[in-house]
Amino acid sequence: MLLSISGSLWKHTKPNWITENWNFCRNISAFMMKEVAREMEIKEKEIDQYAGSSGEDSDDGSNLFKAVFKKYKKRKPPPDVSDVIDVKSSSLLQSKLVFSTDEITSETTSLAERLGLIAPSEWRVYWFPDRIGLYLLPSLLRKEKSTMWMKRAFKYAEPPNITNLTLHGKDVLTDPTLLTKGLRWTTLGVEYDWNSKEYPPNGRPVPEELYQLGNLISRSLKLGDMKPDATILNYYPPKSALSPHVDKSERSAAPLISMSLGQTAIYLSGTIDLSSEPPIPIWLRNGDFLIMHGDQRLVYHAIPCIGSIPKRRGNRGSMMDEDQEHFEPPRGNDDVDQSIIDYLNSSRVNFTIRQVNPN
Ligand SMILES: O=C(O)CCC(=O)C(=O)O
Ligand SMILES: [Fe+2]
Repeated sequence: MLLSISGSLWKHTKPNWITENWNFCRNISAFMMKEVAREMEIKEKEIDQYAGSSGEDSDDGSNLFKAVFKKYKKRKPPPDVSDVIDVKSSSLLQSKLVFSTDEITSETTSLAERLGLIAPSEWRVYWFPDRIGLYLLPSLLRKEKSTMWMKRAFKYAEPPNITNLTLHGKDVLTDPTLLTKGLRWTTLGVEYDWNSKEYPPNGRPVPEELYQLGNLISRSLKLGDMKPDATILNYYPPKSALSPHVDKSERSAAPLISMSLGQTAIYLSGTIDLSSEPPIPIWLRNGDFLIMHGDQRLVYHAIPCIGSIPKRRGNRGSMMDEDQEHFEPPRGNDDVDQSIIDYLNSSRVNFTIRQVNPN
């Protein structure tokens, strides 16, 4: 009571200079807060190019995808990950060998070898209930070949290729520290435009090894003679994520072939909208290949977290220390920079090989 009387007295009697200065300070602080918010928005976009792009900001409780995304993104306390599907140990999934013995040609064997893949006779494909067109081929890449592909992942980020740094006039050749600090994506071939969310009519050819990799996997799974003409590399430093999105800008019906390198991630596989059902969480590990084909090309998906999830007392489902992927320099004369090993031991890279234009 006393406070409100003195408050209203003050309102009517305070001198003009206080009001003017007060307004000035308020305007300055509003301006500064706007600037900080804008900076944060730029940073957020840099952390995650899909942030805020797919309605995941709506907070009316209907966004089931967002709730699951938030659950796994959280670190304190760490999430219970006992529901995350591990294809190799799940009893829910069906699987089969990709090739029967008589289907394996010497050409396939030598191509697989050159690309660093395990012997075709060991390729196993898993599929998911209610996800027709989603395939996972675990540990297809030989672990000792991870450094070879990681080297390429950094090489592809060099000019003239476009990365998230290009827009800021920066590149990884002039400043190699950006490889581990600011690099978030590289586009190759027909280069995706994140602003218009479109691909231009054409581009330079993709590197031969990516073409061969995409084509080999697609043919092996009998998904067609894919002619890859684009690749997006996503680089995930520790604590990074990729928000829910769909990849629907490609103009062909070819599958999307994704290869994971480095630290383990949780992959959320959703449906064509964000609200009808929660997404399925799946572990994606170093050397795993995930293929999206047919209707699965058009579903929401996301990476809420990478790396090991700290142990939580009483949470048997949590990733334990031994689940963290560990990499060593390859033996022999393969010259590998320590920064490559360090990156694999702390971060993740994902390649999605795509075909934008129809054959
Ligand atoms: O990192 C991943 O596994 C997914 C990447 C992805 O969804 C994309 O590049 O569109
Ligand atoms: Fe995607």
